[in-house]
Amino acid sequence: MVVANRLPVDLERLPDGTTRWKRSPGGLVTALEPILRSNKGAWVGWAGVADAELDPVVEDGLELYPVPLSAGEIAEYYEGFSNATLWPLYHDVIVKPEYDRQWWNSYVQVNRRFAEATSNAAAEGATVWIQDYQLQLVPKMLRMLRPDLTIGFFLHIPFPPVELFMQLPWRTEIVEGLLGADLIGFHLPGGAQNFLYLARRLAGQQTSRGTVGVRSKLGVVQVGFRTVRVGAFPISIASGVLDEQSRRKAIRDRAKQIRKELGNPKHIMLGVDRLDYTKGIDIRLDALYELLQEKRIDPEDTVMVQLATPSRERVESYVQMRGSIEQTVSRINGEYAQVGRPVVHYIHRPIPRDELIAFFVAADVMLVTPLRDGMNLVAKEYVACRSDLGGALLLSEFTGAAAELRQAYLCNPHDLDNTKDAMEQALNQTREEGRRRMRALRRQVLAHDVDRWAKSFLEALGRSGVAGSALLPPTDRG
Ligand SMILES: O=P(O)(O)OC[C@H]1O[C@H](O[C@H]2O[C@H](CO)[C@@H](O)[C@H](O)[C@H]2O)[C@H](O)[C@@H](O)[C@@H]1O
Ligand SMILES: Cc1cn([C@@H]2O[C@H](COP(=O)(O)OP(=O)(O)O)[C@@H](O)[C@H]2O)c(=O)[nH]c1=O
Repeated sequence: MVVANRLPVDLERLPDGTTRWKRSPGGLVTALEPILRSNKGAWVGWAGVADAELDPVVEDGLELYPVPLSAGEIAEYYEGFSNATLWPLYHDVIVKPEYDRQWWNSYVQVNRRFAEATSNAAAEGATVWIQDYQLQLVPKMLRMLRPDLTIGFFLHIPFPPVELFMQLPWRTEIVEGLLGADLIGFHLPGGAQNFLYLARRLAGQQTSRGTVGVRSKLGVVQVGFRTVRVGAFPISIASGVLDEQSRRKAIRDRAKQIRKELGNPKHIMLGVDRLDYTKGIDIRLDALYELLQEKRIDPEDTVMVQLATPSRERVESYVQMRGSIEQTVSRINGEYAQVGRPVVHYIHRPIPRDELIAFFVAADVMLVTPLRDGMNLVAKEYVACRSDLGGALLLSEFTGAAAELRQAYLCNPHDLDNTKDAMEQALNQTREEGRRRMRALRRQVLAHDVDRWAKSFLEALGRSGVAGSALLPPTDRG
């Protein structure tokens, strides 16, 4: 059973009063939906709209258990504590986190509702996999309700270093909430190490002190008689499926048509993101603007396409960022476009899956420039779609993906000159260099797919669960 803030589908209320389900945004759903589907699992989560009291439903073969949120809870728990407190705090405080006591109360209340809904739905002895920063109190709450369950938790965003985490007024409650799980997973070893340190310092628990590996050398925290394991499990995509889809004739034809619609330029650069300030969309636009000013990019032969899904549109920092990005797009086009030939094509709405794949196939340079990102599945999706060994990936060092995709054109998005140089190199790579890099990237992405991610986490959870618990070896005690 998966428990996540969002169900894999959002309920859409249509103007004629009817409703339908549509895919919900973000990489968490991209990764988990195919796994749960093939395992015939159940999913507990919110339907994406206010005050929807829905019965459990089977949608396209998936068993869904909707958890209702009121309009006030969406404002306080989701937009407030989850996305204006925890999200910026865990993403290097790119914007200032807000600490509001009422938001915290709402976070506790909603986490309790998720724990109760899961407790009611889970079969005796079931394995429950709780997802992400919105639900960090659920492991402890659920364990108190249902000690028979094996409980895993996975964090999809970075886990911050102690210097930042200590800002949080409810830091001890969060660490203790997570320690209700049998296994706590992070994308990278660094997040796991940060957590182990905080479990010692804030919760006063004994922990292992050795270095955590990738899918190996798990850390341990001793909580009374229970042993909690802590590990790094970098998430991935259904790369084989995507590889196959991207080879289809219909997709190849659409990719050619996209090039044509863009005026058959020499270079197409592509960005695909939720419209989020962590993603560095402003940085890639600034880099493009300066390269145009310095005549290092020719507006006659280069276009950039930015596909931006609307996200968290009522959170103030998102409103501000959207305004500033749209201003920069206008400035670039105002100075460098010709009639009927913009330099930047900006689309602010969700893009259907097949269309997205065709864009990946069409793009010469994929721009992935976050200031901080837990993983970034888009980078892996681009690579999976390039069986032709064409294209180049510009990738921020501050993404989880950069730990695995070392043959990308890596850049530091905090350093505009460095980002510009990397963008220019990617645009001007030789065919041989591009093929060499893409071949190595594809080897990594195709070998480490989402099934491997889920299997490695669930196998470790199986060993750590109610039956798998053991006391810490004395040598590992803190
Ligand atoms: O549910 P929303 O508020 O609309 O946000 C969408 C999702 O965004 C985040 O995704 C993260 O998970 C990806 C998969 O592990 C990862 O690649 C990416 O780096 C993360 O940002 C968020 O963590 C999810 O909870 C949201 O559903
Ligand atoms: C813009 C856009 C994106 N997608 C898909 O969404 C996810 C995004 O995952 P990622 O890990 O890169 O980042 P976040 O989880 O959003 O923080 C990826 O699978 C994209 O293909 C989409 O389906 N449609 C869109 O318009």
